[in-house]
Amino acid sequence: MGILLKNGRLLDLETGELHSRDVLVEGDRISRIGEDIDPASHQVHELNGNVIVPGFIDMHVHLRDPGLEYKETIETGTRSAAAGGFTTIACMPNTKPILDNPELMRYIYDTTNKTGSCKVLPYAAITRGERGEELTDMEALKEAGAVGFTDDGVGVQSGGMMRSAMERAKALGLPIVIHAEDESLSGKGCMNEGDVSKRLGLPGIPGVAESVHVARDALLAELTGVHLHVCHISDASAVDVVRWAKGRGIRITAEVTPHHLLLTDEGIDGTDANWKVNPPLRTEKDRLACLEGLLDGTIDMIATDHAPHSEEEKRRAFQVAPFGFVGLETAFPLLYTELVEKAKLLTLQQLVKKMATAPAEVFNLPGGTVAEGGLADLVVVNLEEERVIDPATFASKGRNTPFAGWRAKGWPVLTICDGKVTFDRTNSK
Ligand SMILES: NC(=O)N[C@@H](CC(=O)O)C(=O)O
Ligand SMILES: [Zn+2]
Repeated sequence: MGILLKNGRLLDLETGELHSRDVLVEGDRISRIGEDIDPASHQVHELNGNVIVPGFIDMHVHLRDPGLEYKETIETGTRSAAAGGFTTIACMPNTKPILDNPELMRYIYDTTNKTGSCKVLPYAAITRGERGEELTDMEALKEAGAVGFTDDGVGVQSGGMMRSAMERAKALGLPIVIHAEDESLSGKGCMNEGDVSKRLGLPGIPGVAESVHVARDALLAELTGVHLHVCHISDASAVDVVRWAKGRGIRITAEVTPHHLLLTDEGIDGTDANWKVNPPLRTEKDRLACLEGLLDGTIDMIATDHAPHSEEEKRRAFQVAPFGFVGLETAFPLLYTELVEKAKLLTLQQLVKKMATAPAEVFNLPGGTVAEGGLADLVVVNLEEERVIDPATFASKGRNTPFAGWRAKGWPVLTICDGKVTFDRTNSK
């Protein structure tokens, strides 16, 4: 018995056209795509013309597990991912303890096997405890399943340390993934440095705190030949540096978050820490530079930087509350509504490529397409269904989003990962 998706519209990633199709899933594969597949004894999901696209892949998620389970667990975080249409996510090592040894890589894989609703690929830390002082055992971490190295949450302050890390990652064939932040420039800043921070009297984080690290690491990537991936790019000059580096033939890729594509620091009033994130929301000029970079291929993919915190933590004063937004459950509807439907800056095809195909290609992962014989990682979205974003309904433990109350269309109705239903709002029989 297979899973039969009846009367869907399959997005053709080559042409952008939608074709009326049935899709049959058997085992972990798509065994058939056809115009009228016999229901036979299959479990049938009536899709009513909803759109079938490849499962989304998010290369930047904070699962908070182990050690910070009051914010999120592998179980709740992957359920949130499945509800958002994601079938693969990469988790960040800034947990407690930091994911800096092979046992913790195995903990992530084992716990995902037991309680997960999507695939989880762990990143390992570059330095022990993310303290920036000594490198982790990168060989052993690769052996235990690390997909790349990052000290996300903090920047690696020493260029010499970064160079050594890159040399070893290059020898192992794994990427270095950077949280670009020069702490001598970001200091105690809690929002973007600019007109708004001055008006509010809050300490700012200048855009150059990000771009000087992107420039340093791009040049070190040229020297070492490693694949450098830039996390959550937010600043116009950082986008320019990545464009310049790509033009020079440096192996560099970049991601941008939904919030940096949709929001600016103008939304911050200094009272609500649900607007506090790192890197900070920047200016309209930066937002437009991120959009332009996404469109011209400078920025390869979209990643949510899903960063759950407790309500108590986010009720603290703006200056002392932790940085971060949840994002898994709202990423697709927000981007579809704002950039595809309203602004018409992206097509559905382009958005899906940035959320599924590109991460698969850049990180050499299975998935990213829907094809006969291919892996059954897919999501069905209802492009007409409109809902108001209500954090109380999230599968994530985190409620911290600045998008509460926004209207959005394009909600996932069915997610299938490795041939298994991981999220379902259809009436299956
Ligand atoms: N993005 C954030 O604002 N916060 C992240 C850390 C990070 O991704 O830098 C977190 O772990 O909370
Ligand atoms: Zn980060």
